[in-house]
Parts: sequence; C-alpha cells; structure tokens
Amino acid sequence: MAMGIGEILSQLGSIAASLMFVYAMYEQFCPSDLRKFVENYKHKFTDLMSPYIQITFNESSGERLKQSETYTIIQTYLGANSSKRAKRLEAEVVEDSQSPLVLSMDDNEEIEDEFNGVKVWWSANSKAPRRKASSGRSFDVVRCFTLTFHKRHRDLITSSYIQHVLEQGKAIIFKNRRLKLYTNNGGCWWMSGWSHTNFAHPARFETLAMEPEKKEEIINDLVKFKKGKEYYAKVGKAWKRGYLLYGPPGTGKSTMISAIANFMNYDVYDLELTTVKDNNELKTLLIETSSKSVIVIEDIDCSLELTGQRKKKKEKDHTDKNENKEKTDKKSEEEDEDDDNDDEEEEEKRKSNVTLSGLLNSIDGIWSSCGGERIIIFTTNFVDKLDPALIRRGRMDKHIEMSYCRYQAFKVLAKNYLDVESHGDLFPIIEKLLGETNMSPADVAENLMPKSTTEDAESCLKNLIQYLEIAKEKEEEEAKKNGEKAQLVAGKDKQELAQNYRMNRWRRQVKNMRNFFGSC
Ligand SMILES: Nc1ncnc2c1ncn2[C@@H]1O[C@H](COP(=O)(O)OP(=O)(O)OP(=O)(O)O)[C@@H](O)[C@H]1O
Repeated sequence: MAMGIGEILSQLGSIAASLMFVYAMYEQFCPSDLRKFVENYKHKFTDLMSPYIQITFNESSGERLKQSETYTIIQTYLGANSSKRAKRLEAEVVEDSQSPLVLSMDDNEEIEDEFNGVKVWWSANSKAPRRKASSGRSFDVVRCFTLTFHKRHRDLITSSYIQHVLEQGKAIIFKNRRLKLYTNNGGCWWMSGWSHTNFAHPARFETLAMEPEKKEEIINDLVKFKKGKEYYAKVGKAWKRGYLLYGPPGTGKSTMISAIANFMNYDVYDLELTTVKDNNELKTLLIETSSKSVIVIEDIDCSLELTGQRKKKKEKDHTDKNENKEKTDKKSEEEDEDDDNDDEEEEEKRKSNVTLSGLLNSIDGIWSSCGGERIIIFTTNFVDKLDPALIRRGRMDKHIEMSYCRYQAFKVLAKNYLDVESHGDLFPIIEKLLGETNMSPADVAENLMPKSTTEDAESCLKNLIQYLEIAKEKEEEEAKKNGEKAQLVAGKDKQELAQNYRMNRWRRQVKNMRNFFGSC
C-alpha cells in the first residue's frame, strides 16, 4: 500500500526526534568512561571506513604552550593562497613586515590546494588544549590547521608536500620581513652587543652610478652566491663571500653596501671595530650575527692596530720623511709634523685592543661555527695600507674599486637626479670634462641637485659644467705646482750630485798624488 508524502515526512520527523532524544540521554546520563570508550570506537570505525588522512598543526606547543613556528609558517603559506580563494578571512597587522596587513583563513574555513596533481584540503579550526600551560600565556582554545588528503598519497604528502609548504612559507616570511640595521656602538662601555633599527636605505643597483659592466659583474656574483647553497656544500666551502670595496671618499662604497643589502634582502651588521674592547668581544659579536646578513667593517685601515706590514710601512715612511726633511723648507716641515702628530694621537686614541690576528681568527671562526649565507664587506680609502693577509682571496673574494665619476656613471646620476637621459649640447661637454677631471660621484650628485624648485635640468647641467671646469683648473694648477716642486727637488739633487762628483774627483786626485809621492 502506497504511503502519502505527508505520512513519510511525519515518520521521518518522529525518527529524527527519537534519535535526538537518545543522543540527549546519552550526553546527559552516560558515564564519562563509557562515553570515552564509545567515542574511541566511533573514531576507529570512521577511520576504518574513511579513505582520508588528517594531520593537525597546532598553534601552540610545548610545556609553556609557546607559539609554534611551524604553525606561523603554514599560516603564512595558506594566507598567500587563501586570500585569493577563501571567503572568510582574518586580518592582522604585523609590524615587522613590509606588507603589514596579513590575511589568513578564518575559523572553520576550508581551502583546497594542489601539489603534483594531488588535491589536499586545509581547514582552520579551534579546539580545547590537551593540557594547561604551566606558566606564561594560557589558552581557552588552541587554533590549528588540519590537512586532509587521500591515504594513497601519504608518502608524497608527508615527505614532499609538507616540505614544500614549509619552504614556501619561510620564503614569503623572508621576502616580507623588514630589513634590520644592527650596530655595536651603543655608546656606553657597559653596553656591548648589537642594537638594531629598521634598515630603510633606498639605494638600489639601478640608482648606483658606476660602469654598467662592473655593476653587472657584481650583480651576477651576488646572484651566484645566493643560489650557491648546494655548490658551496659540494666543494666543502663555507657559504660566505667577502668583498673589499676601495676607492677615494664619496665614490659610493657605503651606497654600494646598502644596494647589496637591498638586493639580497639581507640584514646589515655595521661593525664599529673601534668600540670593540678586545678580540674576545669581537668573536662574540660575530657569532651573534644571523645568517642572510651583510657584515660590514668600514674604513678598516683606520680601525686596526698597526701590525705587520703597516708597522714596517710606517717605519719606511718615517725614514723617507726624514730624508725629505733635509731637502725641503724646514719651517713648513715642522708645521706638517705637528699636524701629523696630532692626527696620530687622535688615531691612537680611537683604536681598540682588537688585533689583526684577532680579527682574522674571528672572521675565520664564524664560518666554522655559524654555517653560512653571510657576506662580509671591508671598505677602505687606502687599499695599499692593508695587510695582504686581511684581503687575500678566500677572505676577501672580490676586490671592487669604486672610482671617480666617469661618463657612464654620470648618466645614471643625471637620470636619478634630473630624470634626463641625454642632452645634445651639454652631455658631450660633461663627458669630456669628466674624462679630464677626477670628481667623485658624491660631488657630481651634489652639483646635479636642483638648488630651488624653479631650477630646471639644463641649468643644473650647466652648474655641473662650471664646477667641473673650476675643478679641472685647480687640478692643473696643483699638478703644475707638484711638477715645479719635483723639478726643484730634482735640481737640488743635481747640484748635490755635481758637488759629490767634484769632491770624489778631488779625493781621488789627492789619493793618487799620495800614492805617487809615497812610491818615490
Ligand atoms: N656611485 C654612486 N652612485 C650613486 N650615488 C653615489 C655614488 N657615490 C656617491 N654617491 C652619493 O654620495 C653620497 C656619499 O657616498 P658614500 O657615502 O656612499 O661614499 P663613500 O665612498 O662611502 O665615502 P667615504 O669613503 O667617505 O665613506 C651618497 O649618499 C650618495 O648620494
């Protein structure tokens, strides 16, 4: 006999009501032990029937329920994917990030991901913590991500996919983080160690004025280094690179360091050697540096104790100076020496007890104790003053000369400062003058900068030409003076030589006469 729809619905309704009643009775009156037992078997039964596996990643872990790093990395990875796919998102402002607004999946939201053609599902949930935190932050609920996948992909997911998620998540965190500038000159003798601020120098390779081939060579070297993890491991070398930047003041050594840090997305450790007490403190500071960083020692020649070759060179300079003293005007020489002594005293005061060997040991030591991915950069205005041991290949792998501004470098500055790439009349004049004068990019840049809002590019270029002409004249005068001085010295030398020659000839004649009369 056929049942009417109304009858079916009323029967279904009464079954549902009975089930709900039974469930409510079970929840209320069933002893907790029995309930646990039932739950356990219920899970076992569903696990047996379900072809899916679930892995849960909790927000907090450990005794103190600390924020789990893995959870944060997964959250970042899913954030990048879910912001495009999920409908309910949670927003958070993270201070130390370049993109401070971070979006992640909201509770009970689910998204699908695909890896090597295999589909997986991630869901965000909350649950009660298994145990209470012993101290510190306490949680009413613990948030977690659940990864669901088919059991036939277990190996792929557990070995490769999770690895992929962690790598991608870390890469996103690394890309978005704010760079830090660490310094060790806290200013107080009792405060050793690094302090940091955000690193926000705008220098980029695109705005760095130097010969394009040289720039490209450096960029290629950096790219090779960045991708070189396996290579360095294969050849058994620490994953580090040393650069020596040398050249006159204002040629862009510090600017280059900032451009390198921005290009590599590395933190900068600006090591002020003169405030480091001794070799031990230096070692500690270097060990505390993190990987993916640039360690910088500026003006290395001024910071170190006089050792080895520098000592010898100084002694030689001193002897040379004494010899010159006899040849040049005594008064001006005394004035010069007074100035030199003042400079030396000042330099001596600034020096710490870090020795060259201490620096070499510390630098070599960090590579064996801290792993890699660090770039170390020394800068100097006087490359000849440096001990060869300090800058030998292997320690300073690449020696980069930062030179005076020539035409190609000027073009970059003109583009940066005036937004002009050519000027039919003025560019050729500037090209010629830059070839005849030694002017630093800093000076060229200063002269290119408009002095008022009404000054246009052409008048800035004309200012530069005027400045270059004056500089050229000065250089020529200087060269003339030096030439005259050299001639004077050479003239005095000639007179002395002639006098010596006459004396020797006279001595020889006397000696011959003595011999002659002696033999008679
Ligand atoms: N090659 C360059 N490209 C772009 N700008 C430069 C360059 N060289 C110098 N400048 C400009 O000049 C200023 C000074 O340059 P920087 O401090 O980098 O020179 P430096 O070689 O480190 O000088 P010092 O030896 O005195 O420390 C920079 O702020 C920058 O604006």
